[in-house]
Amino acid sequence: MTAIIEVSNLKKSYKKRKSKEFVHAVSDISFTVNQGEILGLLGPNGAGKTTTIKMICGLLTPDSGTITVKGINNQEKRLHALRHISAVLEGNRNLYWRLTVRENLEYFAGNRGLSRKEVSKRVEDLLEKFRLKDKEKELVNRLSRGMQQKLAIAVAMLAESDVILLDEPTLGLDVETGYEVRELLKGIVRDYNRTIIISSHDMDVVQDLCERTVIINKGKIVTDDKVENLLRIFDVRAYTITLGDLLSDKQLHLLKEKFPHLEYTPDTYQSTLEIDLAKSEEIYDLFDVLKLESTPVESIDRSTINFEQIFMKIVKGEVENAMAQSS
Ligand SMILES: Nc1ncnc2c1ncn2[C@@H]1O[C@H](COP(=O)(O)OP(=O)(O)OP(=O)(O)O)[C@@H](O)[C@H]1O
Repeated sequence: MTAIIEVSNLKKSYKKRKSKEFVHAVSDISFTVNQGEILGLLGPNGAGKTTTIKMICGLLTPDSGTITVKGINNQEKRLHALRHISAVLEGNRNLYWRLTVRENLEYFAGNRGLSRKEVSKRVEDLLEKFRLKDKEKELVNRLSRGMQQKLAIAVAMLAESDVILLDEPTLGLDVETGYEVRELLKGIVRDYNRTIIISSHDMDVVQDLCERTVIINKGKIVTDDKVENLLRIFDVRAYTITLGDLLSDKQLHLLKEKFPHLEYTPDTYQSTLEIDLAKSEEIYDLFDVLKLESTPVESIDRSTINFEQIFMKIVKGEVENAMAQSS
């Protein structure tokens, strides 16, 4: 695996308005992005994702730390490094709103110093691939959000840069267009060996697209792992236990002491306990507490967990040592 981007000990603070205080938006972040992967950069609102993305694409200067793109330091050789990156940022789609779809593509292709023949070929290919042919004469400001997004990604493709940064690529798109954009992105990586970094709040999109995720919270990395690994680790740990009776206050207290993140849904006939076990042997601790009042266990299931639930657990800090325990 070849690292195409290396982010080391990145820090960035903003001065608060009308105050001497600072917001530490990014506090000490290091990660790598490998050639040909789709990496999800995730985190709750205000975690520091946009700040990180803007530093990678050279729109913000870090307070300290380094970013290299293909081994080139993006502060020392800015233009050289940035030639390998295209970004489609939310609310700033880098398109000319008063030009048509075709004119935008021709303009950006022409900017690359290509011959007329090459420009025409590239534009035709992209119109076809991005299914924008029947909209080629439409002005950008008349296009739907989904069409604009597709065009912005097509324009990013024109630059032929190795890395494409996408901030919320499917936000506000209908299901069909969202699916289309996802398939296009997979195709870009598969057919052109490009590398994509995505920031998104849509965990279904992340689960579908990203091989690996870097999760940031409060300016720090809390997880850097493959989506597949996270799904496996958490699937093994998540259990749903159905009880034939209610728990007593004492039992609940004891269980909460041992499993602070336990979720209890009381019901006279079928109460449920949802619990993450760090080790499967911990189930015996649970049984000991149930035995105190002879609470009948009706079933034990390993719950299926989706990526959204995993993300929430990681961000809420429910999973300290999860990675250590899994390895
Ligand atoms: N220009 C700015 N001036 C002051 N503070 C800022 C500025 N930009 C961002 N911040 C603060 O820095 C922190 C990180 O913001 P950032 O936009 O990077 O987070 P984010 O993870 O992209 O959030 P979101 O998902 O809401 O877009 C937040 O506390 C935010 O309020």
